[in-house]
Amino acid sequence: MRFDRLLFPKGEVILAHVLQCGQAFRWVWNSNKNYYATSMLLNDSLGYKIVILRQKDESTIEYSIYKDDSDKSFDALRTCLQHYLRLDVSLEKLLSEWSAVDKNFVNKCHRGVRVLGQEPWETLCSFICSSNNNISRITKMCHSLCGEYGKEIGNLDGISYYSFPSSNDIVHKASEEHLRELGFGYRARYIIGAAKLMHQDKPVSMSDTEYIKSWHKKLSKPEIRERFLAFPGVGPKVADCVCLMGMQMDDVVPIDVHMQRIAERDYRFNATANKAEELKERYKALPLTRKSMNIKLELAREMFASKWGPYAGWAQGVIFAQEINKTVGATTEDMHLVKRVKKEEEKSSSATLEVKVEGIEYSNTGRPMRWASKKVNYNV
Ligand SMILES: Nc1nc2[nH]c(O)nc2c(=O)[nH]1
Repeated sequence: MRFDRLLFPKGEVILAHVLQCGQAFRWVWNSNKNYYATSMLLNDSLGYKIVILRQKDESTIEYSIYKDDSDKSFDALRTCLQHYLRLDVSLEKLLSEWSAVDKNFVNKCHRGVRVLGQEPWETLCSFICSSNNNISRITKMCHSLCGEYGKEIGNLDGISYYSFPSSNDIVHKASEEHLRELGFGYRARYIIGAAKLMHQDKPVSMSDTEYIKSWHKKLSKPEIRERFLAFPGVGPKVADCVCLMGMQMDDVVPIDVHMQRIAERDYRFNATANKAEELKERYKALPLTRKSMNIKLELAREMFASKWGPYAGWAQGVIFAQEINKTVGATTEDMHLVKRVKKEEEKSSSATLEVKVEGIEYSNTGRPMRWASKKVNYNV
């Protein structure tokens, strides 16, 4: 099997950190063979392939394609990975810039966590699933979407890999009832609604991702955010995650109750109510933004954005990854949706799910230290 190498400055990418920090939900870790695999769309002519990644050392990743050793596919994958891992951005440089203005970044180890450049349609669906949820269950939902409505790409080491379903696939193959049977709960309605809206808005000649990316040409950043807010199941936090990870809007800082807690605890941030009118005035032309806005969270968002600058979303990613390390399987709460969904959550029965978490543990320098295997209980 052919493996090519991606080289980068030491510590820029640590797969165990970046693929398991609640941004991407379809990577499968093979603990026996020490690799990550997923299906990835290389380009329109090559389609989806099973892609394998393994970390060789702190400055090298090896990549391969299942059952395809052609130069054409390897060239396409290299281009995809450079974009996916955003290798154009120097994390080291950003960390030193943030350290200069923010003592929370000083003398701390934040290696290898970067914002991924993901497909916007997949990011939108994944983060609709993420509301009020934990990483393990979001992962399960994303795999279910692919397994039920995507196309099978192949089977590697006993695991089948599928394409991520398009809005067309979901509209024609899925139903709210079936999604509920698969464990999506109230999110079933949102996924169906989002697929319908996308399918109806998008020109037939364009893929979901091409269509969403085309917004960059005609809309401002706040208008793009407003477009995402029109999808069912999307509040400000989810919209911001999609803008950041699916649209490369690097300055966008997703805020939820966890980030709000960090703002108060580590930044002594205290929102002042008298800014409410000013914010409402600013978003006059963006009715969904205005309606869904939580003033306290919006002010925290602004505080972080002005402190961290043009890559503020990346700084949030580092802080967020650290926070979920403290609480494995953190939930995402989108305040806008919480009240609406609480009632439905109450209706569904509660149970405890035991999940075995496996992976390499990394030392402070990013070196793989030992195998980790622990059982974690989630309340579901
Ligand atoms: N970098 C971030 N990743 C996330 N995952 C998730 O569910 N929420 C976030 C987030 O706010 N930032």
